[in-house]
Amino acid sequence: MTGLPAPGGVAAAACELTKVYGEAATRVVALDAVSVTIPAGRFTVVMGPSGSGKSTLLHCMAALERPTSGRVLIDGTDVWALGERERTRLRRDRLGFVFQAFNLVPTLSARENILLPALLARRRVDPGWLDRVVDTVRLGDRLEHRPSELSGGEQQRVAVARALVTRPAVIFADEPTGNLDSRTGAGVLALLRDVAGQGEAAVVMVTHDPGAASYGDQVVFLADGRIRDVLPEPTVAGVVERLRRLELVAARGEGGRS
Ligand SMILES: Nc1ncnc2c1ncn2[C@@H]1O[C@H](COP(=O)(O)OP(=O)(O)OP(=O)(O)O)[C@@H](O)[C@H]1O
Repeated sequence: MTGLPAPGGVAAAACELTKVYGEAATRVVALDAVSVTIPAGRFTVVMGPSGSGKSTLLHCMAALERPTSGRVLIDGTDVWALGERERTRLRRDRLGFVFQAFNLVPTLSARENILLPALLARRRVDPGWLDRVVDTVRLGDRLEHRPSELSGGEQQRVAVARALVTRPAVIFADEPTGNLDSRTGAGVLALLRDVAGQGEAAVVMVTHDPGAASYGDQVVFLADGRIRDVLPEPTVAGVVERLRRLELVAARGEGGRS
């Protein structure tokens, strides 16, 4: 199993996770027996060349996409062995998501969108925490606007706030700062790091940006659907150097993927 030691416990784990798309000539092994632990209270970053399987790993671990084989454990529960209804409940109660498609409800205000998961889970939201989240993503004066009245970056900030507000056990984020200006992006990354650092939640984030990756406690590097490296306490320079090596491996076709 790859990853940091988990003195605070393991929030999530992938065990021999394999995902195959297509058949025969179109067959792609997006994940090839990936095993990784996501420690509670830590910020884990997933990086790798385009097509290396980052989003597929995130979607399988977040109980959104069924793997071809292997297991995903969230808080020790085998999520793909659950029935659909229990899996939906687990997603709602234990997981937070920030994806590129924000999936905001168009008829609700920003505030209502942020509070919707808590409402669905019948969870009380601590007003102090809500204020802090809204403040960090700088949405204070936009809370009564509907998504169509917000810019792309503002919609993304609503999606980030929505993922954090219920204090989920694991937050999955796919390029959460992709559309943000650098100041807001840094605020969001610092908030994710704080959420993990308080030992409350594990954060798993996919990014292409070495600067964003440097906020993490560990970076897991994928190439050709396999984990190639894990870098604890990443620096920008350390991440850039490893990515360069991985791009070379991918370009030479040494992944052995069929
Ligand atoms: N629904 C799908 N059907 C067929 N192939 C897919 C599907 N989704 C992903 N793939 C393939 O699986 C591989 C891994 O894709 P994935 O999106 O996980 O990579 P990624 O590392 O997130 O890439 P990027 O950085 O470009 O977003 C790629 O070869 C991709 O073309």
